Amino acid sequence: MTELLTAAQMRAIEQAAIAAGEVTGLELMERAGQGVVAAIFEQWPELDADLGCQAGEAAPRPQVSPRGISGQKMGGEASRRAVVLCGPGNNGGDGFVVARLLKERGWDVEVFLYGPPDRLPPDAKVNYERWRAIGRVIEWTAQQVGEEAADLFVDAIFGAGLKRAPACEILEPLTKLYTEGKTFARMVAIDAPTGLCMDSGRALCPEFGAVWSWLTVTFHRPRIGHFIDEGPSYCGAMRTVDIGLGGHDWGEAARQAVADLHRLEKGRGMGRVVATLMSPELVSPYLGKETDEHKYTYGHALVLSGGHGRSGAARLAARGALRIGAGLVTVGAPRAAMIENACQLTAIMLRQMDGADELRTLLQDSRLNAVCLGPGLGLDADREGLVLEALQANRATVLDADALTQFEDRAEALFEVLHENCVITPHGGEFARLFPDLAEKLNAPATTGPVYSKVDATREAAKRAGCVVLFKGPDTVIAAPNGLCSVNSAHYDRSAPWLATAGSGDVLAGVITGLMARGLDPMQAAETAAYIHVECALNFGPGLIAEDLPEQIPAVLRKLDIF
Ligand SMILES: NC(=O)C1=CN([C@@H]2O[C@H](COP(=O)(O)OP(=O)(O)OC[C@H]3O[C@@H](n4cnc5c(N)ncnc54)[C@H](OP(=O)(O)O)[C@@H]3O)[C@@H](O)[C@H]2O)[C@@H](O)CC1
Ligand SMILES: Nc1ncnc2c1ncn2[C@@H]1O[C@H](COP(=O)(O)OP(=O)(O)O)[C@@H](O)[C@H]1O
Ligand SMILES: [K+]
Repeated sequence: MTELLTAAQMRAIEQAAIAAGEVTGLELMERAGQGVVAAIFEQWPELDADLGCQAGEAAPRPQVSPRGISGQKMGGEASRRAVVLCGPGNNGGDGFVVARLLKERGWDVEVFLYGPPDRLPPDAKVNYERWRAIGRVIEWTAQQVGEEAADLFVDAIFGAGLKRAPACEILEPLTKLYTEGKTFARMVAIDAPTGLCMDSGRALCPEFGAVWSWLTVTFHRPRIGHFIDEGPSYCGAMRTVDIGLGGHDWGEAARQAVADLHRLEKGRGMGRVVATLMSPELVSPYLGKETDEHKYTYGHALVLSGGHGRSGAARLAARGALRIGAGLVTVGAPRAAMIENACQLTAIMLRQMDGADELRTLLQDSRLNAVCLGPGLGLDADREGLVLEALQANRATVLDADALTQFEDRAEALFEVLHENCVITPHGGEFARLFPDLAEKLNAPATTGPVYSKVDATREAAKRAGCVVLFKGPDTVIAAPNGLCSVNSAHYDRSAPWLATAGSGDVLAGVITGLMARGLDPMQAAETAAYIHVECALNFGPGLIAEDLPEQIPAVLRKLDIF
């Protein structure tokens, strides 16, 4: 399980480890630098050849072709050049360690420092001096930095200590290098790309954003900002390096520091965390079926269909519910949509259901234990009555799409009737309709950190709505009213852009409904469904359309070892 930390939590953990006398800041910095170098060579094995030089003896400088550094010969006898860009804090300190370690491997290393050396914090200062014993440090000028060329650029300017937008003189030359293709070869960010708020994944500089990196190496645990919003785009690839803080109980100090900041998350890792990253271990283990059970053991889901010509979304949801293992699934359709539904449903049952009164009658059957409303439902005046009726019936309920849009400008009326056995699944637009103030905060330009994040917004929304909120996107955030929160990332090695296709959200709503029909609690159903949804897309790959998603569920369940 991976906890996603805030920058403040990470600092608290480091400080507690240092205060406990288990490790010094200097040792952590050395391990961080070593970890970055190891990660560089893992990412780009072609760079990993000892050039046989002694420290202080530079390898020959590479010839930069007009095509840029990427045109140069690599490996074998070629020399390598790194440009290490250091900032005024401990992130810069990590940079000096990396510079020294690369030089010891025979690299030609140029180091720039932003800020005066005498203001460096103590550990960074020690590593500055260690570097100075073997190499020079060039004072930062935008012009000189913007003219560099290298096999490898190292961004050690700002990390966890970034509080405000970096000055143009920092980001402008890096943007220039990027647009000229010089950092296309390799740009590695230490801890975070400079300019990125690690709590929110938002870039603080309105003009230049943050540093576009190909690899970001962070320490101990990833931060929330590495996985949400713009974070993954700026980070490139992510590696998390163990610097010896894990596996230890850093005692009361760390626990207290972290506890002061955030809530207790029962049974999930150490102390209080803000969010967990969805991973196979967090998928519900209760998805298999037992030999001696029958279909009613696995619940009966009801999916409400829209009217004539608008029933496809409900069928997608129903198919998702059935494939994830609900014992029975019924589509409830208005008279006008009966024929089109009847022509296209087989294992899924169909009931005519016109209006709220008929829904009430239908729900007198207590075996119908989960309801899904919204996909293709429409926005006609009587639809609101259906939503309210379903909520009053107190079933496990998933509201998506039109069932949410219906309450635009009157969200309070919805929040009054939502209960703790509900999940709402807004995309960005629907979220803004229900929580306009939170969306405004989330989308407001930000130049000082820590910035209000999608995690903050989703947690606040869940509290306000009184139910689980699954806020969709490539960085789906799921939060419960009690503060539990997870991020289901479709980034990095789980990148699944094919999910941006009409109807994929309908399938997701159906899978959540199916899982709730099977008895999962709303949070676990939402988390499990979001994870499986992305796995289905990854399994299918390019060309995916929504109909393909439910058909991938069996293969995904097998991969998850669920029988
Ligand atoms: N602690 C540990 O044990 C370990 C820490 N590690 C490493 O330390 C990093 C955190 O170090 P850090 O806290 O010193 O913060 P860092 O990101 O270097 O920046 C702070 C400096 O930048 C300045 N500054 C900020 N924003 C600015 C702006 N916009 N424009 C201009 N200046 C700005 C700020 O100045 P101030 O705001 O105080 O004026 C301050 O001088 C972390 O990311 C990891 O890499 C690892 O070695 C593992 C062990
Ligand atoms: N670029 C993307 N990468 C990964 N997942 C995505 C991406 N874009 C959208 N999704 C996912 O696809 C689904 C789209 O849902 P939604 O916007 O409701 O579409 P629809 O209403 O057409 O079903 C959501 O689960 C969302 O998280
Ligand atoms: K950095």
